Amino acid sequence: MNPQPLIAVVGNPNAGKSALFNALTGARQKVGNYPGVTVERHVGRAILPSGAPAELIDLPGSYGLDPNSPDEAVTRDVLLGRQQGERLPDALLIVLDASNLDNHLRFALQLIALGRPTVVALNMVDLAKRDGLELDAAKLEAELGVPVIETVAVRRRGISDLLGRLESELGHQRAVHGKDLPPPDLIHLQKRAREVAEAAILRETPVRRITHRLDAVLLHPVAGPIILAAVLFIMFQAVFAWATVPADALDAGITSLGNIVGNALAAGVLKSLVVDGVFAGVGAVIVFLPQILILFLFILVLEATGYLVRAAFLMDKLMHSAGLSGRAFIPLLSSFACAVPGIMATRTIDDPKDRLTTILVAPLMTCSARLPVYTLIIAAFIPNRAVGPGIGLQGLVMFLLYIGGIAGALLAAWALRRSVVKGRGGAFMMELPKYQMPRLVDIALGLYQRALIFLKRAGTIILGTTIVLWALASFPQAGPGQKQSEVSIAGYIGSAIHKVVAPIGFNQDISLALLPTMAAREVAVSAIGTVYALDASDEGQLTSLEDRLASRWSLATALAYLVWFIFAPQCISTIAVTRRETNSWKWTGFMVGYLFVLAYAAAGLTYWTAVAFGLG
Ligand SMILES: Nc1nc2c(ncn2[C@@H]2O[C@H](COP(=O)(O)OP(=O)(O)OP(=O)(O)O)[C@@H](O)[C@H]2O)c(=O)[nH]1
Ligand SMILES: [Mg+2]
Repeated sequence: MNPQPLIAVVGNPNAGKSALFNALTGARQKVGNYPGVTVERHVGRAILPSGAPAELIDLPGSYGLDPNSPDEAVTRDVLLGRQQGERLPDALLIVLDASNLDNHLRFALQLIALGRPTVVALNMVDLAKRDGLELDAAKLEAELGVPVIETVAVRRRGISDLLGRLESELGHQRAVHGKDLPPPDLIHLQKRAREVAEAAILRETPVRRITHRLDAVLLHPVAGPIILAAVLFIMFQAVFAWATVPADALDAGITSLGNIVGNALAAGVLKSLVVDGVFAGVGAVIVFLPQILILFLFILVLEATGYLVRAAFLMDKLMHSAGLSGRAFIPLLSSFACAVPGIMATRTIDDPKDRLTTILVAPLMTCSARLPVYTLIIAAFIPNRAVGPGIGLQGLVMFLLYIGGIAGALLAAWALRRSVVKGRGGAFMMELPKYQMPRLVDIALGLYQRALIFLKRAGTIILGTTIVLWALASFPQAGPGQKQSEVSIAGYIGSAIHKVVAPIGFNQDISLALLPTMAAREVAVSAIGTVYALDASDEGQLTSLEDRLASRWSLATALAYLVWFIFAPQCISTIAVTRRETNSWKWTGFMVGYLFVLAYAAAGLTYWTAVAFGLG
């Protein structure tokens, strides 16, 4: 038996644990290694006021008891006495950063609930005071039910008090009951942390006060999720409501430019390429620039204000129950722009299974390439009318499609975590930043970059695919009474694909577009634009793409196609980056396979249901 009591120094990253450890142990510190884990074990000896020695162990910083990394796993295992070669600590010394109480108290509350002899060091009080924050250690002590000592580790302030309280707490078992129990989820943990902090704060700066007042509402267990849903809802309403004028103007501009260029060219193959291929195809995609920019305006503003991290916070329980880790949030969020950077961002997830699960579901987040497809089909088939005060039906459908993607990702993660990538996700591990006003320059720059990315895609991959499709769809040329979209090479390929997708309500046009759409989802729009333009030159009539869609597709087909796009992995870049990041053709094939199966089944269910309701 080791006669020296063991005291674990524990807390969030950067709370000042090591500084405090050094102050408590002086120079007598030695460093060891845990077997198998690349984490250093720091132990040292402190002399308690009675003269008896105690062994101190400096643990890696952690955000909670659910580990997200090997470091955090070591911390948890030591605290629970599960670490091999380490005995259960006799007491905990929790280190809090006084100027970051809300964030640090979440972990502290979990630790106190362990019921071990515990002393809290309220560290960095010098920095807190400098920032105009005054705390009442006695109030904090009353709220937490364990001794709280103010310290300034780097100036050795409070060190002897700390040692005294540690010695008197050693051997005191605390009963854990009632309000000491750890709250059931992150949101309630945060609420309790807020209450404790609120009680201890005597004075704070206006900025901090505003942040705390806002969080009391925005992170409220009931109001928080409702507000988040409302924010997303307004976002999609705006995508439709605000984009109409600029999108119409852009459309008119592209059409007249197309006419000018078309008139300048002699009738023939070149004219068809330019008018039917480039203008009807790529132009059909470019008109969606305003919508994309409005969507990103919202996302950028929400991010800059500090609200997006709160959204992650609110989603934590849901993500956790689906088996996704807290770290999955940022990759999944970037996947709303594009799954490619999203999948690359999963590199921050340490656990390989966590990471794989996140990669496999990332393509389900509604990327901005789907926006043109959704918008076109919604505009053609969903009446532009209000279903309530200020609530447009079109925006509502768009909102539902996004929710469908999120729900699909959560369900898929849930199923994957119980089958092929068994396991559970780690916990949330972000600090909540202060709220701030977004800087106009940053937002403008962000929008500019988004516009550039979109236009570059239109000018390269979409233009290229459209030209290839135009060629395949133009030859051989239709004779009198024949439809170009039926006799061409593309038409034949389309007919072959049609046999497979006819049961789920897809028509010849959709079938023809399915293959080129693998290059990028927006190609669905440019491909249909080109094919209709080619047909229209035969029929000699010019109507808008939306009107043509409305006259050629049934509502059931349109709905099935929308649902198809929630799931279908129609993006070569995503498939390529999945291969690179998983380093496995097997997992890449699995992802493409399960997504296509889901897409087929969901589109089919939608179609058959719609037909049953007489919408066929
Ligand atoms: N002003 C001031 N600075 C402090 C105090 N305590 C620690 N610091 C500084 O805060 C920084 C972080 O301290 P560390 O002791 O490394 O924090 P830690 O908790 O061990 O961090 P991790 O090991 O990364 O989890 C260092 O630059 C310290 O010098 C304090 O009471 N007052
Ligand atoms: Mg440290």
